[in-house]
Amino acid sequence: MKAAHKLLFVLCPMLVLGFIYYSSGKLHCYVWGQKPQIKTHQSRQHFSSLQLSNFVFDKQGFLLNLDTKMPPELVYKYGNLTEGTCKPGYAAAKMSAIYPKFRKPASMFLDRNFNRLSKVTNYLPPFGFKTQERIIDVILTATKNYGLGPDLDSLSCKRCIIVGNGGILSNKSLGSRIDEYDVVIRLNEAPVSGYTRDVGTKTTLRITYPEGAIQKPERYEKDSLFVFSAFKPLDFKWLRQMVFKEKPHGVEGFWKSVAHSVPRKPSEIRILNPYFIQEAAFQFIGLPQNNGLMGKGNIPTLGTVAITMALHNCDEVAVAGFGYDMNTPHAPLHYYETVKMSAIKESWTHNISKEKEFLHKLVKASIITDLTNGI
Ligand SMILES: CC(=O)N[C@H]1[C@H]([C@H](O)[C@H](O)CO)O[C@](OP(=O)(O)OC[C@H]2O[C@@H](n3ccc(N)nc3=O)[C@H](O)[C@@H]2O)(C(=O)O)C[C@@H]1O
Ligand SMILES: CC(=O)N[C@@H]1[C@@H](O)[C@H](O[C@@H]2O[C@H](CO)[C@H](O)[C@H](O)[C@H]2O)[C@@H](CO)O[C@H]1O
Repeated sequence: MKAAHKLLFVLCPMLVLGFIYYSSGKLHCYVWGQKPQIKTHQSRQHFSSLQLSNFVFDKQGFLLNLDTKMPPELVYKYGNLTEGTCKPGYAAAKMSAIYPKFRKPASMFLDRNFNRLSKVTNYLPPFGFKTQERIIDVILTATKNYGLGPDLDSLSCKRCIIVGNGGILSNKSLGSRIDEYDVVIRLNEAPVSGYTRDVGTKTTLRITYPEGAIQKPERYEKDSLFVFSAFKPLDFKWLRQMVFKEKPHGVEGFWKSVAHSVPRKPSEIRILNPYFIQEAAFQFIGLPQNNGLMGKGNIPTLGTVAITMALHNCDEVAVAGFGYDMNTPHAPLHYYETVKMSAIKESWTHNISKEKEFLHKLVKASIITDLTNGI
């Protein structure tokens, strides 16, 4: 009996100590939904493999393990919604879960209070609007409208799709699925007419810049917004001429021929918030800052800029027609012409592989749905 007592006397404290040791180890594990400690790749040797896979972030600030289960609060919020119901705040909530620095508020377009947008006031185009304040004010005074329009602005849950111009869209008959989205975003001169079976019929907005804009007036879709994305000061001059229906002059400074008129009323024209170019380039993709100036390989493609905008302004985000596949250099680059994929190699402004890494994170973490699986 005495021996049994002694044994218990020794065993009990050992069990208690063991329990404390075990719990303290557990407490260090990152549990979904708790604010994670930000550790970068470099400090990985300090962590066990379990911890590593759960709360280490890459250089850009994205969670390394994108397969981790949904945080419990998201499961609670969205888990019981029936398939097909629009999930309010879904894309931004998932984005914050893998990228804790993400802050949702960032308006789609510039409005008359644009000078208050602190993140863009100190950057020159394309990352901000410094030096262009006066001309922007003149343009916005004429356009008078700064949102999507009353119907879309009042929707409690918006589903957006960005239709990229990639050849991968051909022969997939996705047109009717694309048309189901509340907001259909198209880019540059990508045509609708003649391709509706694959790309749909609806265009809510078309984002472009002078060299990318549709040149034939008859090819502009009715009821769509012309959304202007500026890359250089000259672009704003061109936009002012388009808004005020003036004959364009000074067009020699463009790198390609540009449209001479945009058959849209001023009220159908918007200026894209340049914050999305800045955030995509410097924060999401990690392109070189180059002192805040446009330079070699530091411009995101327009499609990625549009996706960035949608993460801030849409509840659910889908894409189609995205993918630069360098393994098929002879495949068509676009769904509407015969230029080959290899042509993108000549681009000095974009870094296609780094950009793809970013887009892939969004797909892997189911923040965006890729209808054509090209990312
Ligand atoms: C020669 C050149 O500069 N080409 C650029 C063209 C060109 O300026 C316009 O077509 C107007 O002529 O524009 C770009 O892009 P582009 O107009 O080709 O395509 C729009 C967006 O779709 C996505 N895309 C396109 C093709 C493809 N195979 N995979 C894709 O993922 C991209 O996200 C792309 O942004 C641009 O503005 O971004 C990017 C291209 O680099
Ligand atoms: C300073 C200047 O005009 N640079 C031009 C680039 O903007 C332009 O890149 C193009 O710039 C566009 C904006 O204007 C888009 O970002 C497009 O994706 C990108 O390819 C290239 C095209 O080959 O030509 C240079 O002279």
